[in-house]
Amino acid sequence: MTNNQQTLSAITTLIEQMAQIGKTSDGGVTRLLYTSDWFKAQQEISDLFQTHQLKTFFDDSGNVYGRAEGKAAAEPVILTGSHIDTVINGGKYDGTYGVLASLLAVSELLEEHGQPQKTIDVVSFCEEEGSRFPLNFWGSGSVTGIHTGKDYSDVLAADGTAFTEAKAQYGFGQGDYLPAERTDIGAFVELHIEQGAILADAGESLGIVKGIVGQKRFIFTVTGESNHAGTTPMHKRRDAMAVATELIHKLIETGRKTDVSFVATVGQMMVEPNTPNVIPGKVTFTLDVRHPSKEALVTYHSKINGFVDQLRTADVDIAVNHYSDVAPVAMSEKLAARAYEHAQAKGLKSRYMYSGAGHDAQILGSVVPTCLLFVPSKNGISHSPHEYTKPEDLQIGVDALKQVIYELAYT
Ligand SMILES: NC(=O)NC(NC(N)=O)C(=O)[O-]
Ligand SMILES: [Zn+2]
Ligand SMILES: [Zn+2]
Repeated sequence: MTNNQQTLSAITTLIEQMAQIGKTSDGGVTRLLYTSDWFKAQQEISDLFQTHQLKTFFDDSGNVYGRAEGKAAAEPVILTGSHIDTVINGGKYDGTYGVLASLLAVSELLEEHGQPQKTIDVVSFCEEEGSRFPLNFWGSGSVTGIHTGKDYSDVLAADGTAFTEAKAQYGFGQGDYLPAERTDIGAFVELHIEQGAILADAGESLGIVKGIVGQKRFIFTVTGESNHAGTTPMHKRRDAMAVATELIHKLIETGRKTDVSFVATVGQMMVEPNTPNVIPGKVTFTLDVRHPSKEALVTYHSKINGFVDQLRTADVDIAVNHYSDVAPVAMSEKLAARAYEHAQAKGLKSRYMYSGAGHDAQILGSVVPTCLLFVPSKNGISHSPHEYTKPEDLQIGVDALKQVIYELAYT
């Protein structure tokens, strides 16, 4: 029987081990899809799967699996895991904790109960964040078939790197591995840090997620003409920055006025030529908007179109690329109830809650019964080197995850 102390030390050791790959100077982690640190991390996970007696394999998108074969091999597979990629200078828990926790949970189940009834696959999704290419949820989206048959040859990173070339550099997308799309999955369970302060503020250890907000992402390209900052009078300028800032103000203010649940973020901006004494000829920026209701997002989107029509002139053009649209998704009530019963039985401080962050569980949750569990994030900080979760809470998460996987795969 594995005791809590052993699990606690195993999870903290593994998190520190993985945090060495892509470590940044201030203690954060950067692992962007199809880069050498990303590949090292997936190989390390594959090795860990193997040392924990799981059969490991990659798929053609770069997702990596560790399999515990069930007695009833024809039954749908129970999938558990999270993602290995990070944002730029992110923390060591976001995604990675879920992958490692799933590995430990399954390994302990095998030790304590032997071979499961149903096959369990632990997955380390190759990408979730959308930090390098405008393709968030690439890993789980590939598995559910969202991306099947689509042409991504013109998808570029902000630095101009072609998606298909980056992918091929590590041997993916060539048909050498199993196709990523799967139709044999029966349920998905993910454990993640909360990335907000609800649990931490309440002094609670476990969040059981009822649903995840919908999310839309856009890239706006505002194009005018570069010219001399000293000699071009204001009325003769084709200033992309002047239009971009007015548009950004409208986008953020409209989000703020919608209701308290609406969030709108302009997180990335590129200015050309990006120099003090030249009028910007081109400004490119991203917009990320989220809300629990699909209707609120659709209404907001129609307002965006209105603003663009208002601000576009013969001198300054605005192009909009709506590259990601993920609907709000409800988690399985039945699986959530199982997790809640576990928390009650263990006397854990827990609650039902909603997620404002996107998760692989959102993608899987639209096709199979899915359970998403949270442990607290210190001060609600995430996507930062300061991300932190107490070892005791990490262990509580693994234990709850183990219980849900047991219910699904052993009973
Ligand atoms: N859990 C996350 O940090 N997810 C992030 N990434 C996606 N793809 O939603 C996000 O922005 O919320
Ligand atoms: Zn994240
Ligand atoms: Zn994450």
